[in-house]
Amino acid sequence: MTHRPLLAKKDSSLTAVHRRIKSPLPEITARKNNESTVRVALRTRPLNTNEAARGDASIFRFPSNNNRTEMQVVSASAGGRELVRSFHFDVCASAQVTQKEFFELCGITALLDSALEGYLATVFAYGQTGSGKTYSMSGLEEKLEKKNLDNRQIEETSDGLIPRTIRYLFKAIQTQNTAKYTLKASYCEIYNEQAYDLLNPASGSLNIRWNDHNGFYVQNLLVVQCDSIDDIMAVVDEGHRNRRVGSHEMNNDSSRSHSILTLLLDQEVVDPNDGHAVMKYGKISFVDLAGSERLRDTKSSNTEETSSINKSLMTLGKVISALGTKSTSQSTAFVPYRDSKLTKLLMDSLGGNSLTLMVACISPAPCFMEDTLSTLNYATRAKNIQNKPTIQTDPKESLIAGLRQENQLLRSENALLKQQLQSYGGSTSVTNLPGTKAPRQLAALNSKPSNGLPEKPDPELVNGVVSAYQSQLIYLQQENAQLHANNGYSEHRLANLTLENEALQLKLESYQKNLNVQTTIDRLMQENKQLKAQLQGENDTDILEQVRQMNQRLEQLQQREQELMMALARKNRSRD
Ligand SMILES: Nc1ncnc2c1ncn2[C@@H]1O[C@H](COP(=O)(O)OP(=O)(O)OP(=O)(O)O)[C@@H](O)[C@H]1O
Repeated sequence: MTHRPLLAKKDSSLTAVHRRIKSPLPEITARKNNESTVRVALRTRPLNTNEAARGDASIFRFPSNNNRTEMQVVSASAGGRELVRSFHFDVCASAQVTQKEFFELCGITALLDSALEGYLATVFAYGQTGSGKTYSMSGLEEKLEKKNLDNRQIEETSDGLIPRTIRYLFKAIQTQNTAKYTLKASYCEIYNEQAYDLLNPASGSLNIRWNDHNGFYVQNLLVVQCDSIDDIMAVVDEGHRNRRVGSHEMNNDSSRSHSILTLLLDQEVVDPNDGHAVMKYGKISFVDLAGSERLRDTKSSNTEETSSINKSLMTLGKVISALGTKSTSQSTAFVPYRDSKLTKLLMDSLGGNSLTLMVACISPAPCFMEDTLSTLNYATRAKNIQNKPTIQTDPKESLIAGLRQENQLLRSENALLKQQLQSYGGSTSVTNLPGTKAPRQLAALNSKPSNGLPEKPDPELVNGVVSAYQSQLIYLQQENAQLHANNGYSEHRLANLTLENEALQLKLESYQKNLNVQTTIDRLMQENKQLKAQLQGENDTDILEQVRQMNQRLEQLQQREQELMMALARKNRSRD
């Protein structure tokens, strides 16, 4: 018989709690590996009527791979031979891909799900003028042109990523019941290196400011709360109408500014265990860039406008190049975010803490080969850019959530230690913790959703809650230390008892061995006795038999003697 010491059965769930306490607070601040590269979805438009009329043929080929991740640019060399360059992106959508299919293919729904969880997300459309950026992002021009069709039909065919996103978000918000969302929107544009509010054009040019919590932001931007799909669609239509557009040789409705539509998803999640509310601030931005253009091609009369568009796009190109090189070579290249307002506002989206999707738009006509290759090269660099997405919470709230989580873990660990102590038969009472109050449930910090930037809760209330949690934490840590000490003493006693137990066990085993020998002797003696008795029994039978045989023999002899005597008598009588 072998004996397994009790100490080997130590509670594994306790070790798990320990491990969790020592790790940072992953749920609250960041994703598992905390890194995500910019996702690139390439999209090409069909040849337009002018291009088709002059007999242009598309320069793109899409090898029929099921994943739609490769595309080729084909050009004819001087010798009449084809030159083919292949490009690979997360998605390569040909001109046949519909608006609905593009929404499903490009990966935007994963970004939206993350924004609903409290992450920052950005979708930006990049490409030369007339390549299909606004069509992909909103599709609103098409919608306006198709007023004679019924609404459902227009939505199906024309709606770009923005209206589909709005429907997706509302559906997701309505079908869940774990969080309370407030959706708000702002819409601004950067025109000639100045920021303007598209929902409040009268406010004039706005400043771009920076603070620790929000990074770069447009000051005094109007933020509108939207309670329904219609509300938010109205906001988008209004902003879209106020955008600066112009007509030039290459696009009748050319965007002359970079526009940024931001949807803010304030989320209040209540912890079912303790009823505490935590705020998360998800955000998704749609950036529709003005197209790069050459004055010679567009024949635009506004040279200041064109050169300002090109200047900011050039800075964006430099930022993408620097970040793309940085992540492949691990160098510390300087990233010129501050060189333009556009790149300041895109700082989070490129190399920052946002999840980002780049929609790279290209035109199929051979005359745009140079611009197309330039877009494809920037898109190739952009897909190397590494971002570090993080869930957006108020720093004080994160601190409180962290303290709460640690309190919770200490409580569970203490409960487990007490349970273990009870099973050892030790004392679970912890007394005389100096200078701290026993833990009690704290009221939730009431920070109501705000307009735009997270509203600051009353600092005194926040400080009060933080210090209450901190004193709870100190109490629980002291209780934990004492329970660990009690537990250590119990374990020590248990170890001694185990040794004693083992010694007794050995004694018992040797005693049992002796006992076994005695039993064998007893059994043998018993057998011996039985055998003797048996032997005795067998002898008696023998003698009896012999006696019986002898008696028989005796009887026979007596009978013979009698016969002889009678024969003798008869003989005597006859002689007489
Ligand atoms: N995938 C597509 N399918 C059908 N038509 C398209 C597609 N992409 C773009 N178009 C059409 O091409 C034209 C130019 O598109 P759009 O205005 O979106 O270009 P843009 O890149 O936004 O240009 P700009 O930079 O000058 O604003 C529009 O008439 C649009 O309807």
